[in-house]
Amino acid sequence: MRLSAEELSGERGGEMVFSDVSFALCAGDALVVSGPNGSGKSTLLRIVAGLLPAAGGRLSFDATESFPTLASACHYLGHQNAMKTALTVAENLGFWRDFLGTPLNPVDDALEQVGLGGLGHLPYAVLSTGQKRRAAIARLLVAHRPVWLLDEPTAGLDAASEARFGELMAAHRRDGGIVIGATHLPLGLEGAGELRMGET
Ligand SMILES: Nc1ncnc2c1ncn2[C@@H]1O[C@H](COP(=O)(O)OP(=O)(O)OP(=O)(O)O)[C@@H](O)[C@H]1O
Repeated sequence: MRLSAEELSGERGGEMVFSDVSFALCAGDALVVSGPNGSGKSTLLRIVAGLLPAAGGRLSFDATESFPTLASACHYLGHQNAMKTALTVAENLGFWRDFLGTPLNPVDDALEQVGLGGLGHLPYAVLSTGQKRRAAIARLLVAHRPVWLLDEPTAGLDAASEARFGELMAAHRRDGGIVIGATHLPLGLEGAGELRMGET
């Protein structure tokens, strides 16, 4: 698997946010995207995920039968957790497992892996901030997508959950996955490439 960007540029509201961003990632690689507030980290992730058009440049991805487009190969974990407050934690994850269409771990197993074992019956709304983030991370585990796009994934996590998530990212890379993480905090991604936004 190979994912690359060549001279990519992104704009928001008609204003150029970044330009000339290039990187190349293979199976098992990780890229840490850093830079000041407003430098375009989220914009870059959203372009890679296919949620925004690029203003210029090219994204290339080795398509497969299971993942014919780059967008179909991506898990996108944004600032928002993308969970319905009225549903239980397990119902939310069950929805995502069906919707994403490439089932991986059963919901209960995914919850165990993020330290939420036994909490699947609770309404998502009653979880603490960190537990909500962990439930959102469990979404990465219920369906297989080779490219994980993570926007401030560890925001709100305690130290133990951060370490557990580090293990999950490492396991995903060992299985041939790619991780791109935008962050102001260290993510513990061993051997990751670095992309600093907002520097001319
Ligand atoms: N919908 C929008 N319309 C107009 N401008 C926008 C829109 N969304 C984002 N922007 C602007 O685009 C720029 C880049 O925003 P982006 O969220 O990508 O930055 P970031 O590096 O992820 O920031 P942070 O570290 O604060 O999360 C900012 O100046 C922001 O105000």
